[in-house]
Amino acid sequence: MSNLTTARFVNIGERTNVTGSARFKKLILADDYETAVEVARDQVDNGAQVIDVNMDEGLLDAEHAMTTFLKLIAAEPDIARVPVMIDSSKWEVIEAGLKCVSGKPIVNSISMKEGENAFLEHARKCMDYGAAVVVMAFDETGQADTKERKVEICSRAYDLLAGMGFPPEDIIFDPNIFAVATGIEEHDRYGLDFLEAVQEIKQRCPHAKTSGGLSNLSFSFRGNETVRRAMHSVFLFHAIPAGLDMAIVNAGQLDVYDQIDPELREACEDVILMRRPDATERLINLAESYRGKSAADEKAAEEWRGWPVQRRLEHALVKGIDAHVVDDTEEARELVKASGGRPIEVIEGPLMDGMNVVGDLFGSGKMFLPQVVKSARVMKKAVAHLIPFIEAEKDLLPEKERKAKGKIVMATVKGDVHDIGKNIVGVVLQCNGYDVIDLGVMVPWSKILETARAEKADMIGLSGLITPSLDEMVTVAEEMKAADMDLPLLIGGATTSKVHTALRIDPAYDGPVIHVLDASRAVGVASRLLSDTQRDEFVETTAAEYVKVREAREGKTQSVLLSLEDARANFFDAYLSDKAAPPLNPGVHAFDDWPLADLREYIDWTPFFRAWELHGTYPKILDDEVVGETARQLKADADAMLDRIIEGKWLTAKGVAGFWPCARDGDDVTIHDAEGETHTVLPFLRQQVKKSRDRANMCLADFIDPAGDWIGGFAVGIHGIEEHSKRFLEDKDDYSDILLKALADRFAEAFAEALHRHVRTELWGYAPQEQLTNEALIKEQYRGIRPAPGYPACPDHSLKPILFDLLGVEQNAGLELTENFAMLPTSAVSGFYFGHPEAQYFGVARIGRDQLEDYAGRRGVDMATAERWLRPNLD
Ligand SMILES: C[S@@+](CC[C@H](N)C(=O)[O-])C[C@H]1O[C@@H](n2cnc3c(N)ncnc32)[C@H](O)[C@@H]1O
Repeated sequence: MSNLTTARFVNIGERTNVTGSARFKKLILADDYETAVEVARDQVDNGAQVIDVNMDEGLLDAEHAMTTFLKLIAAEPDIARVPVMIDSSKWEVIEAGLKCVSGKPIVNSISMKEGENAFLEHARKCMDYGAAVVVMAFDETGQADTKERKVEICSRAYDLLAGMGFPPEDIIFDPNIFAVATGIEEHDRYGLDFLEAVQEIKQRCPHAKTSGGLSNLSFSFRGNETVRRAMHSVFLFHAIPAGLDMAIVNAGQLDVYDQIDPELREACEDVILMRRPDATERLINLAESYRGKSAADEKAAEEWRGWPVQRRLEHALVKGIDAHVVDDTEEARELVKASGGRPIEVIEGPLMDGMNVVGDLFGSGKMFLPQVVKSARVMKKAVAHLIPFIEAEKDLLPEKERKAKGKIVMATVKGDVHDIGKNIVGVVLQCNGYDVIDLGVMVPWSKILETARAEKADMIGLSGLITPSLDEMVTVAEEMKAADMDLPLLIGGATTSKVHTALRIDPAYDGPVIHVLDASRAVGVASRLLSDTQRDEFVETTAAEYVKVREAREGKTQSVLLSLEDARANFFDAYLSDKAAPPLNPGVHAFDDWPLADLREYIDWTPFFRAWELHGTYPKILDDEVVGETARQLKADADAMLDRIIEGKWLTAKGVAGFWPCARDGDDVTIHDAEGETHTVLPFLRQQVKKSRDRANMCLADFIDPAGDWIGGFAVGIHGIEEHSKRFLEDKDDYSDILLKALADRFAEAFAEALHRHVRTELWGYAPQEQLTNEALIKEQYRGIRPAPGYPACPDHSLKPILFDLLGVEQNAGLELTENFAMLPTSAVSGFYFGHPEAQYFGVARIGRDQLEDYAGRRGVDMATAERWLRPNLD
């Protein structure tokens, strides 16, 4: 275990505590006492000399749970050999527990919180049961936090107990270990105060013992096991010589003091002993580099290498470890060969078995996308190793190929370039035994249909992120119908929805059309579509659901629209004298290589986790009970890749921002040259839905002064991904490929954030004093907005070419537009800058025919084109 524990130091197991262990709590709530007893056994096996049992949970009958559990462990000789600490804040629970312990129990805890009388009464009962007591340093005024209070309360309690004849050797003082390195200055002394208090209490109270709950100490580093272990070990290293007799600690999770990374050890020591003013900051910085690494994992990692090869393969697949997979696959192949088998049997046997375990765990919500994608990487590497052997033996094989469950052709539709979601779905399907033919991005309908036919595919899957892709999907459906196809058509991607699928795509095609909400549903949908027994019912129910959606839509009373004229009369009357002063640096500014290390600081991580279908807000998600572990691992992988991207300069961030003099003219913003001549018109759309009370029908132009004002624009993009993506794919490493793409997207958004800040504080300069944390930036707590074409306030993607011309984006930032106005490279963001303090985001929502006609006129396009551009706002 550890060189920390001396012969007389006692460590108290903490895992049988529902308040401290999520796993134990789950077991007890599920009435699984059998497994819960195993938790106690593990603790004892790991060296716990006392076990602390706590059942204080609102959903539990704590008395019942305590007595049930204590009776069970009393019947297990190898657990019952260590004393039990009955831990509860409720005296009834303690008393119930005392009644069913046979050896010498320890009561955790009593205190003077409710005054001396209650304290003495409880102490007397403990004495009657022959129990030792933990006395918390807590009195009528509260918990002791300074050294003086700790010593004062413990001395007073000692004298009271001595006065009633309580054996002093049965008194254990807990002078409260509090969290250090919290960033709050008053907490800096907590470690040192505890150590000094222990020393003094031991002198003042002969024969009494001292104890403490260690896990509190490192509370600020939740989720960072390595740092927590190091802090605990360092703390004990100093506390035991100071006189600490015992501590509640996870006995299996202490490090040997001498073996802790010296840099980390010193940083922990600096914090605990308060050796330098910047100790907390230094430990926090250092801690980042240990996130997600756990010494226990490393130890477990060595163990599994000794297992038989089938089990090793399964373990590698489930854990997503690719380090040894080629060697192990080769070993399995040789084993199979020695018994006269063929290489394909390695796939059909151990590899598929392992993937089935992965599939089951994923299906039952015990594994999450990032892990599944890692498993797929392992599988692909194993299969790649076997392919040459399988091919070499081909003529020996009967006409039997790999038994795929089905074949699916997937594509991001024409005009769209986004593929993270599609790639994730592809990987998930592959690792569930489907053949996936991925046609990539910007794929025209003709190629999709041709491939499906030539490959005898079982279904087609379409993906898209921007709104024009919805129309492209309708086109694919229409063409499939024209070609008399009847393959199922799967629809997915961020802008797609069940409603759109039901209203627009389903009626365009006679075969089954299924909207797949997210990657985790893809396997279920595919397997039902290919199942002899489930297919018909599934197709019928889905079709019936879509009919219902259509009927509901028909019957729905639509929101009332104002005429365009009335909507305009109800414009947002901004307080125009508050408009931003002219920019300090008008004109166009290009940035051809914004430092990535700077952008890293601006990353908003929440959408990154969402891309991997882990839902929750960062950083809270790292401690989430269900997905926390996966999220931490994913974040550690992302951080490691960010280091490589930045050090290796894999990517280049290019961007451009500009500011132009302008004026509002109705719903247009006109941009002028130096002579005041209009050279560009930005046509915006106005809300027409009738508003309640005095709310305005907004249009972005409302934030601009008709008498003269300024507007800005920007475009940023992340270049250079292709080379690295190609390398990952050649290496069968979809996980790293998807990770890289997701990080490039993060860099693009971070760049938009960093540039906007630079604009507010310097280039435009209307908020030179602004000082906001990244959290505040993410919450958009600054003045001004940067609405993006394609988003609700300016839903028409076709504004992008106008913006791109103004900024000279192709030249200045190297970005291009597809025919449907998607930006290339994919990780890119563009938008307008409005500086007015009242400028805000809103959604244009549904507009009327009158506005459509007006807009077509303002844009100089025919109605069909305007309809295509504004389709999402017309339904
Ligand atoms: C999509 S999020 C991106 C920022 C987020 N922190 C991230 O890293 O992903 C917010 C951006 O979307 C755009 N946006 C959001 N709501 C909008 C609206 N109603 N109209 C126009 N643009 C909007 C703006 O460009 C805004 O800065």
